[in-house]
Amino acid sequence: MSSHGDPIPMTSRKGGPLTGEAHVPGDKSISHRSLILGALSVGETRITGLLEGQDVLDTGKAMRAFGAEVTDHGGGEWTVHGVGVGGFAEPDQVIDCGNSGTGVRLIMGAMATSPITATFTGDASLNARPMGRVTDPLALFGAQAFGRDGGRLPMTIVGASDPVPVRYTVPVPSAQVKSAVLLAGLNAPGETVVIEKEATRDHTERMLAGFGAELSVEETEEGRVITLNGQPELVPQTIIVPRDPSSAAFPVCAALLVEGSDVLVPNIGLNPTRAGLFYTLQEMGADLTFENMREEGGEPVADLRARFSPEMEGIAVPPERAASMIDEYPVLSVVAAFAKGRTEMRGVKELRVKECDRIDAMAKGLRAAGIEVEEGEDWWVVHGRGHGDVPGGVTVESRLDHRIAMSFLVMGLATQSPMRVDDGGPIATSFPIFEELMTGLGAGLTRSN
Ligand SMILES: O=C(O)C1=C[C@@H](OP(=O)(O)O)[C@@H](O)[C@H](O)C1
Ligand SMILES: C=C(OP(=O)(O)O)C(=O)O
Repeated sequence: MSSHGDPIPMTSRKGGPLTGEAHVPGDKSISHRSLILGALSVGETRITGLLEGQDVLDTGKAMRAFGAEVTDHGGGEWTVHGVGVGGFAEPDQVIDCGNSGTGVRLIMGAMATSPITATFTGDASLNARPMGRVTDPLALFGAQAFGRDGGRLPMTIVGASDPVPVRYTVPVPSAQVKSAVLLAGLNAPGETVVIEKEATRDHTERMLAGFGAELSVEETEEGRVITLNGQPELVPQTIIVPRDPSSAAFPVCAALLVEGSDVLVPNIGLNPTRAGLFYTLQEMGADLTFENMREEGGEPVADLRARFSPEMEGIAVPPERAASMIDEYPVLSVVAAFAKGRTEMRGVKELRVKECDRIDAMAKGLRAAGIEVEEGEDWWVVHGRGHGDVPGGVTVESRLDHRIAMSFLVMGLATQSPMRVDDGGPIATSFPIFEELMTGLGAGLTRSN
């Protein structure tokens, strides 16, 4: 069931080629951070191209509850009048972050070093996800957490009234944990140091520097060492949010799988901490090219061109690439089903604690659709059957997980029989125009009550 309304069953089926341009929405990670850092600045931040998915809208609502003025001017233009570092007010309502792990974890970090108390909740998916990974480091600053069932939402955070800076090595590869600690460090005096053994998406570091924080990043034998000087005055920014590579993954993969397709996905950020899927697809033999490579706002950007690729082969995805494509494994496993041979995905334990257990959800659906899948705690292998030979013809559960829903809908565009998902509602959390965009390319996607 979708927590945002009645379930929306959806069906996808084989049809003609996908052609044209796919203008995907703004980056989800950068959209959350734009609102939060805007709220922590003094003055007006202007944002163009904000993702208006439910996850980000919930973060905007939360920033209002903490005292910032967040205004939607229409067409992806937003402004945030911030209250400054340490300026958050105590909310007089429960903060509902909906389906968003990024939203709740970053906001907990941002409020944990102010002398205020806030209670957080979410939908059934978010309330089942682990929060101890964030509250453990926040306790070192002096914040207290009172959660359900050993660290789940609903949870109350009592912010530290006299925060101390911390030095923290992130125990799991997680940009959300790293970001929560850095955001908490903003209102602690002195230097907060965060060490990550594996590099994860670096938007928080880049954006904090852009907003005027004093921050350094050093590559050492211990890993990436990020040092932040506390209590800066953040300076409001004008932000143009780049388009989301994680959303681009869906039209790109669909074009590779559907006979005769040729799709251009313009203006996609290829930050190396995000672009792992595209290199993996190229290694599998996909006809995927980066056109018009350029730099925008200090980040590499390209137009992605994806064409039907019937001869792809399975590969062993390098585990050290996992963080740079963590949200893309579900749709990669779909591509792998249509490639020849084994696609091995290792070092991906984090997939088990996303909106659902993504290895379990994909493995069950793929098996039902005629694909052999092996799995262990932190790995899985998909045995591809090659183009034209994937049966499909089943209904799968999307488990309140947008990426599971979109992945199986992409799959159904190339299976012998249609694929149906029980609820496409969660897609609106990250890619509200998915249905319109895909049908605009020619995809056979319908709501199927
Ligand atoms: O920091 C972020 O914006 C995100 C980090 C990742 O989560 P983890 O930090 O849990 O790996 C990713 O899965 C999520 O979609 C967005
Ligand atoms: C894991 C995801 O998001 P979040 O953790 O923010 O819920 C995702 O978008 O795939």
